[in-house]
Amino acid sequence: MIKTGNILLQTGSENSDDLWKQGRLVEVEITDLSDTGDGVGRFGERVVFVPDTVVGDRITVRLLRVKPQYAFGKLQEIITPSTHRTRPGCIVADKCGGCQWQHIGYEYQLEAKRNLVIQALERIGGISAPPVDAVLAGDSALGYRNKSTYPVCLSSTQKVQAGYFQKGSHQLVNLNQCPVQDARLNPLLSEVKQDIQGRGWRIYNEKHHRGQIRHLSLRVGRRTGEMLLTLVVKDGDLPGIEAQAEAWLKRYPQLVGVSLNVNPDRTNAIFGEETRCIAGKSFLREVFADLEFQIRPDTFFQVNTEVAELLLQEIVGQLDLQGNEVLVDAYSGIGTMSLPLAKLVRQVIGLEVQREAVEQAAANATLNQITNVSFQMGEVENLLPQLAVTPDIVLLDPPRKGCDRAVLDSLLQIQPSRIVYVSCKPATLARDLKVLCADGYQLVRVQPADFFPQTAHVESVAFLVR
Ligand SMILES: C[S@@+](CC[C@H](N)C(=O)[O-])C[C@H]1O[C@@H](n2cnc3c(N)ncnc32)[C@H](O)[C@@H]1O
Repeated sequence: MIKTGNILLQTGSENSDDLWKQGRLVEVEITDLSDTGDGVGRFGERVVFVPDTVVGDRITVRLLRVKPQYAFGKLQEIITPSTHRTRPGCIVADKCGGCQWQHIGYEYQLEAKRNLVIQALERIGGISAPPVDAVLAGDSALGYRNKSTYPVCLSSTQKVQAGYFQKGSHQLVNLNQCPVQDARLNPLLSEVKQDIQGRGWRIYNEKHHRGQIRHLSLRVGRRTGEMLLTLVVKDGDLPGIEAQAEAWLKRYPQLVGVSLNVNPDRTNAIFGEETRCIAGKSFLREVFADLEFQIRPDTFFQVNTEVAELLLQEIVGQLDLQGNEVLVDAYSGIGTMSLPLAKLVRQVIGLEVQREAVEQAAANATLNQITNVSFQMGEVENLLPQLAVTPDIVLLDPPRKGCDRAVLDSLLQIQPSRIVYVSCKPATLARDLKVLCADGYQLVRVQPADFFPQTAHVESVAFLVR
C-alpha cells in the first residue's frame, strides 16, 4: 500500500481478490486506448478502462463496474500526466459526452486511431501485419462538423436546454457553442433555444413520452454557407411554428430552410420518417468534389466535408480507373461517392434503402448532368444478387454495423475483381474483411481518415483485389 496526497491506494503488485472491488482506489499506468476511447491500464493480470486518460498517464482510479477480469473506473487523480495530454479546446470537455479525446494532443490522436484500426484487423480480422497507412487528416481538428443534432431538455429551473448527454448518462450538458461544429451554426444553437422558451413550446420528456420538442438539428454547407434548421417533434403540433420559422429565415440570411421532423415513437432513433418543410427550402446546396449537391435535413451526408473529399481522392488514386468499368456503389446515400466516380467510369449503379436519399441522389445526378448513373431503392442484401450486370468494382459504405452476411455471400458469388470498403467502425470492417479474405480476396491497403477529430471514431477505406 502507498500514499499519494491523502489517498491510500493499492498497486497491482499487491493484487489480490480483496482489492478488486467496487469503490476501491487503485493506481495504474495507462498503456493503451480502447475502441470506445477509454484509457486502458493493467492491475496485475486484470484490465481497467478509464475515460479521460491517455497512454503515459499514471493515475489513481476508483473502480466502478467490477468484473472478474476487468473493470470500468473513474479517474480520481493524475499522479504523472502523459506527454500526450493537451488543454481541451472546449470548456465542458470533462463533462460532455460528445467528444472523448479533447484532452489528447492531435498528433497522438492520429497515431492512436491508426493503432485502433491495426488492432481490430489483427484481433478480429485475423490479419497479421495489416497494411494500414498513416491517418489522413484535414486542416482543422476543430470547427469541422457540418451537422450537429442535439437533444432538447428542460433544466430543473424549467429553462430550455440543448447539448449532448454527459458521458454514460442521460443528463444533458447545455451548450451555447460547440467547438467541433462549424462556428456559423453557434448563433443558431443559442438563440433558437431562447425562441423555443419564449413560444412556450413543450419540451419532450423521454421518461413519460410527453411534450413536443425532442431534438434540434443544424446543418451547414461548408462551401456555400447555406444552413438548415430542423426541429424533431413528437407529433408536429407547434402553435405558431410558421411565423417563427419565417422570423428565423429573416434573422439569419444564410438559413435557407426550416423543417419539422416528426418522430412519434418511444425510441433512441433521432429522426422519424416524416419531414415537413415549414419555411424556405427543403434542402441546402453544397459543393463536393467539384459537383453541386442538394442535401436534405434527414438524409446522410458525411459530417466532415473536407476529409470525406480527401478520402474520395484516395479511392480515385488507388483505383486507377480506365473509363470502361462498371461500378456498384452499395449504400449510396445521396450519391456523394457515386456521382464523382461516374465521371471516371462507364456506369455506376447506386443501391440505397432510404427513399428520400434515392430521390435526392437522382436529383443530384440531374443537377450535375450525369447520365451514366442510376439508383435502385432497397436493401443491398436483396438488390446485389439481382443485378442485371456484373460489376468490375463494388464500393461498400455500410452503417456502423457493417455488411449483412448475405451481402458478403453475394459478393463472393459475383466476384468483382475489386472491392472498396469504406467503414466507420474498425471492428465490423475487420469482421467482414475476414469473410472476404478467407474466400479469394486479398487486402491490398487500408487508409484510415480522421472524419471525427477529438473523438475516438475513425473512418477507413480498405482496398481488396480478387
Ligand atoms: C454510411 S452511409 C453512406 C452513404 C454514402 N455512401 C455517402 O458517402 O454519403 C450509409 C447509407 O446506407 C444506407 N443503408 C443502411 N442500411 C442499408 C441497407 N441494408 N441497404 C441499403 N442501404 C442501406 C443508409 O440509408 C445510408 O444512406
